[in-house]
Amino acid sequence: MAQINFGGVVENVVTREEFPLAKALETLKNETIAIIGYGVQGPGQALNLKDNGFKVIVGQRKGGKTWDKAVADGWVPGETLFEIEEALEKGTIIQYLLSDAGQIELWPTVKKYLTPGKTLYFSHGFGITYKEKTGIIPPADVDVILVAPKGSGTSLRRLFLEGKGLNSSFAIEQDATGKAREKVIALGIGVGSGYLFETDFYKEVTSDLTGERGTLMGAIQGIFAAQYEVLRENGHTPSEAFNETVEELTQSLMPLVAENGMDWMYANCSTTAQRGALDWWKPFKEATKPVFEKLYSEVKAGNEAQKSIDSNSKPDYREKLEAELKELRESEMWQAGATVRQLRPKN
Ligand SMILES: NC(=O)C1=CN([C@@H]2O[C@H](COP(=O)(O)OP(=O)(O)OC[C@H]3O[C@@H](n4cnc5c(N)ncnc54)[C@H](O)[C@@H]3O)[C@@H](O)[C@H]2O)C=CC1
Ligand SMILES: CC(=O)[C@](C)(O)C(=O)O
Ligand SMILES: [Mg+2]
Ligand SMILES: [Mg+2]
Repeated sequence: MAQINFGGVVENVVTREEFPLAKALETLKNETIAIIGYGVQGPGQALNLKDNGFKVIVGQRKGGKTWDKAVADGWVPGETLFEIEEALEKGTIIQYLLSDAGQIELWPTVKKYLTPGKTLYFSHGFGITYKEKTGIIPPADVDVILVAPKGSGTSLRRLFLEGKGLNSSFAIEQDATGKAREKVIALGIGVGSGYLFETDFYKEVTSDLTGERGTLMGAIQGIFAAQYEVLRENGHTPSEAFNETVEELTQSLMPLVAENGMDWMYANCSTTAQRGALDWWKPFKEATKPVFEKLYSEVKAGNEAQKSIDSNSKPDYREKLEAELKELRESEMWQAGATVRQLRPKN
C-alpha cells in the first residue's frame, strides 16, 4: 500500500497504479459477483464491474420498477438477471446493496446461501455495526468486507463513464479464507474507485451518518434555508436571494474549491469578500459546532440508526419520503431554483 501524507498525517492508501485492473481481474477470475438490490448503488457498481470485465449477475424482485430498470440497463433475465434467491445461490461474492432497512428483512434468506468460502460485501458499515438492531450476524466461515464509495451511485457511474472515479473506503470484518484483503481491494478497483483508503465498519458508518446529516446534506440545506429566509425577510426578491445563497455557490465558487481548495476560491473573490469571509467563518463554526457534537453523539449512541430503521421499515416509507421531498421541492427557495436552472445559458 502507498503511504500518503494527508495534511501531516500519513495514511495507507491503495491506488489504481499499485493495484491495476488487470490484477483485480486476475484476483477475481473464478468469482461470480451477485449484486443484490438495484436501487442507487446497485446499478452504479454492477455496470462498472461489468464494463471492467468481471463476471456479474443481478438479483432483484421480479415484476417491479427496478427489475424493468435492470432490463433496460442491459441485464438479461435468466442469463445475468435473476430473482434474488437464484442470484444468491449462483453468486460467490454477494454484494448486499439493498437499503439498510431492506437488508434486515432479507437477511434470513441471504444467510441461507452463505456457504463456507463465500464473500459477503457491504457498501456501508450499518448492518454489521448495529447488529443488535439488524440481526445481521454472518457465519464465521465467510469473508465479510466493505467498499463504500464516497458519493452517490449515480456519480460513481457518471465519473466511470468519464474515465474518472470516486474515492472509496474499504474494510475487512472477517477474513475466513485468508484472501479477504486482495478480494476487497480488487472489488474496490472493480467498482470504479479512484483510490481506496482503509477504515473499519464502525468508523465507516459513524463518519458516513455524520457526513450525510451534516455538511453533505442536512447542514447545507439548513444553512441555505436560514440565509434565504433572512434575505427574503429583508425585502430581497427570490431570484436575488437564491442567487446569493445557492446558485453562485454551486456554479461559480464550489468548482473553485474542488479544483484547488478554499484559500484558492477566496483568492479569486474580491478583497472585500475575503475580509468578510475570513472574519465570519469563525462565528459560523462556533454556532454550528455544538450541533455537530450533538449529531455525532446521537450517531454514536445508535439513535440515528434506530430512527432510520424504524421509519424505513414501514410499508409506506417511500410515499412518506416522497411527500417530504415534495415539500422541499415546492418551497419558494427551490421553486426559485428551478426557474434559475432553466435560465442557465445552454451553450
Ligand atoms: N445511495 C447511495 O448512493 C449510497 C448508498 N450506500 C449504501 O449502499 C447500500 C444500498 O443503498 P442504496 O443503493 O441507496 O439502496 P436503495 O434505497 O436504493 O435500495 C436498493 C434496493 O433495495 C430494494 N429493497 C428495499 N427493501 C427491500 C426488501 N425488503 N426486499 C427486497 N428488496 C428491497 C429496493 O427496491 C431497491 O431496489 C446501503 O447500505 C447504503 O447505505 C453507500 C454509499 C452511497
Ligand atoms: C452518497 C452517500 O455516500 C451517502 C450520502 O452517504 C448515502 O447516500 O448514504
Ligand atoms: Mg456516504
Ligand atoms: Mg450514507
